[in-house]
Amino acid sequence: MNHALRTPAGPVPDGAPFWNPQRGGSMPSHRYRPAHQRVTVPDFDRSWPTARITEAPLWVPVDLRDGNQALAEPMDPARKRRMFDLLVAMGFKEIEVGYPSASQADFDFVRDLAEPGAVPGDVTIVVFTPAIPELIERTFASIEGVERAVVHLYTATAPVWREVVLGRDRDGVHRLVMDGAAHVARLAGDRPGVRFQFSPEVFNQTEPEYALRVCDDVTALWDASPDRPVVLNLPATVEIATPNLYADQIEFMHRHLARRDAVILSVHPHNDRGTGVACAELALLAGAQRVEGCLFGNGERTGNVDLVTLALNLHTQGVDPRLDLSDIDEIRRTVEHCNRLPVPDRHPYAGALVHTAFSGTHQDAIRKGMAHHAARAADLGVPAAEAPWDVPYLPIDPADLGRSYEAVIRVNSQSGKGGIAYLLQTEHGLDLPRRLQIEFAKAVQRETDGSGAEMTAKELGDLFRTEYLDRADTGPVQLTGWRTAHTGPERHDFTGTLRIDGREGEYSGSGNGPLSALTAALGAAGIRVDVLDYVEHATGPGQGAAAVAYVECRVNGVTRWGAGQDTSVLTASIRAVLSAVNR
Ligand SMILES: CC(=O)SCCNC(=O)CCNC(=O)[C@H](O)C(C)(C)COP(=O)(O)OP(=O)(O)OC[C@H]1O[C@@H](n2cnc3c(N)ncnc32)[C@H](O)[C@@H]1OP(=O)(O)O
Ligand SMILES: CC(C)C(=O)C(=O)O
Repeated sequence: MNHALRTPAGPVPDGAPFWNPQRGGSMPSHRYRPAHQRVTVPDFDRSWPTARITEAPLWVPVDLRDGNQALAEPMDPARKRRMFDLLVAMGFKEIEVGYPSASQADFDFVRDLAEPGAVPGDVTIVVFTPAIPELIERTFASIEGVERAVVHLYTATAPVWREVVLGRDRDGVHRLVMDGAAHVARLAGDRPGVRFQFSPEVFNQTEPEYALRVCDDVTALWDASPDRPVVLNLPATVEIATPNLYADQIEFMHRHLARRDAVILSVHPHNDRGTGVACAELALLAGAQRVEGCLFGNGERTGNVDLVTLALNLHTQGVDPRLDLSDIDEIRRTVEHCNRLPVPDRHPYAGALVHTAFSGTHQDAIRKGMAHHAARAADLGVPAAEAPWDVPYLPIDPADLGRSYEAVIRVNSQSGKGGIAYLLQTEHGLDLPRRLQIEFAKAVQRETDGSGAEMTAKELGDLFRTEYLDRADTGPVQLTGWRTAHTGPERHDFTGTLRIDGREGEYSGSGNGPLSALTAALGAAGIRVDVLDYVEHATGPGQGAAAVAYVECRVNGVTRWGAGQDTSVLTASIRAVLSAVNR
C-alpha cells in the first residue's frame, strides 16, 4: 500500500464522466460508475418511505434453480428431492424446480415431479427458460402431464447485457422477448394449468421506461387478466445501489404498469452489496407482492436474498410469515446437506451463535429479561411460549425456532456474575445469593483468564463444587462426627469431632440455633467464626430434592462464603460453614 502515490478521490459531480484517472485515491475507485449514472428513475411521488409491511408476500424459493446453478456440485436427484420435500413441508406453495433445458438431470427431475402425487395439490411448480426456441420447447416437454406449472421466461434487458452479451439494441432485445413470449403462449395453447412469468433480467440496471415498455408488451401478448394474472419478476440480478433506488424502481413499475390488476409483481434480489434483505423489504413497501429467494441466501456469487431472514423479520414484527420455521436447526441441517455449504455461525436467526451472549452485561440483561418474562407469563396466566416477548438482546424467542435456552448464555473471560449465576441456576439448580455470585465470578475469571477458553455449564458446576460444595471435606478443618440437641427454648448444643491440621479433638458449644452452637464449638477449637448471612433452597421440586445452603462468614477476621449440599437442610448448613472455614 502506498498512500503517498495518490490524492484522495472526491465525489463524482453529476454529469461528469465517471472514468477519470486523475481522480485517484489509495484504491482505484475511479474505475467504478456510480449507480445514479447508470439508472435514473423519472420523478414521481413515491410513497414507499411511509408504508408498512402488514402481511407476508407470496414466497417463491429458487433453491432448486438459482441456488442449484451456483453450486460447485449441483444437487443430485436425492438431494433435489430432499430440498423439494423440505420446501413443501415449510409451507411454500410455489416452488421453482429447475432449468429443465440446462441438463438431462434438471429435465429428469421435473419429469419425476410430473408423476401422479409427486407434487401436493396446493403446490405449483415453476420452470425456467431463456428466450431460445428449442430451449422453450424442451421446457414444455418437461412439464408434459403436469397439472399446475408456471413457465418462467427471462431475458436480460440492461444496456451492458444488451450490447455485450446479446449483441442487440433495445428493439432487438424487445423482439427477442416478444418472440420468446409468443412461442411460450403457442406451446401452452389452452392448457388451463399453465401460467406465465417474465423476468427482465438485470431489471435494476435497466432504464425504467424501457423495462416498463417490455413488461407491458409481454403482459399484453399473454393477455394477462385478473383471473389469469402474469407474474412480472423484477430482479436485482447484480446489486449495484443502495436499496432506496431499488424501491424507487419497483414503485415506479407498480404505479405505471398497464395491466396492474392482472400482474403479480415479484422481486428477486441478490446480495452483492450485502443489502439483499433490505432491497426485498423496501420493495414490499413499494408495492411488490411476491419474493423469490433461497433458504439462508444461497445463490449466485454472494447469494439470492435469504427467505428465512425475510420471513423471520416479519415474524418479529408481529406479522405471520406463513412459513413453518419452528425447527430451524433441522431446516439448516437439511439445506447444508443439499447444498454442501455451511450456514455461518453468525447467520441471522439460524447461526449456531446468534442466540448466545458471552459478554457479561448482555448476560446480566438476558438473565433479568428471562426472569421478567417468566413472571409476566405467570401474571397473565399463559405459558411462557405465549407471553409477549421483550427480552433484552434477544430479538426473537429461541423457543419459537425450536431452540432451547441452553446456548443463550455461555461463559468465557468476557462474562460476568449474571451469566454465571444464570447457568448455575438453569443447569444445576443453584440460586446463588448476589454477594456469592460476585465472589464466585472471580474464581471463574481466574480460570478463564488462565485458559483463554470458554467454560461449559458442566465445567462451571464442577468449579463451584470444588470451590465450595466439596470444601467441607477437602480443607484443613474436618468434622468427622457430630450431633446437635435442642436443649431448651432458643438453646441448641453442638458436639463434634474436629480434625484440624491432622490433630483430632472433641469440641462442644451452645447457641440460640444449631449454627450458632457450631460456631461456638469452632470457637472452642480456636477458629473464630461469625455468620453474617444465610440462605438455603431446594435444588429441585419434591421431597427428595437435595438442599443447598450458602453462608457468608467472617472467619478469623476474613469474610468469605461457603456452600453445602445434602438431603438434610441441617447437614447442608453445617457443611456450608465448614466450607467457608476451609476456604
Ligand atoms: C440470472 C440467471 O440466473 S440466468 C440463468 C442462468 N443459468 C444457467 O445458465 C444455467 C443453465 N444454463 C445452461 O445449461 C446453458 O447455459 C444453456 C443450456 C442454457 C445454454 O448453453 P449453450 O447453448 O452452450 O450457450 P452458452 O451458455 O455458452 O451461451 C448462452 C447463449 O444464450 C444467449 N442467451 C443468454 N440468455 C438468454 C436469454 N435469456 N434469452 C435468449 N438468449 C439468451 C447468449 O447470448 C448466448 O448466445 P450466443 O451463443 O449466441 O452468444
Ligand atoms: C432472471 C432472474 C429471475 C434471475 O435469476 C436473476 O436475475 O438473478
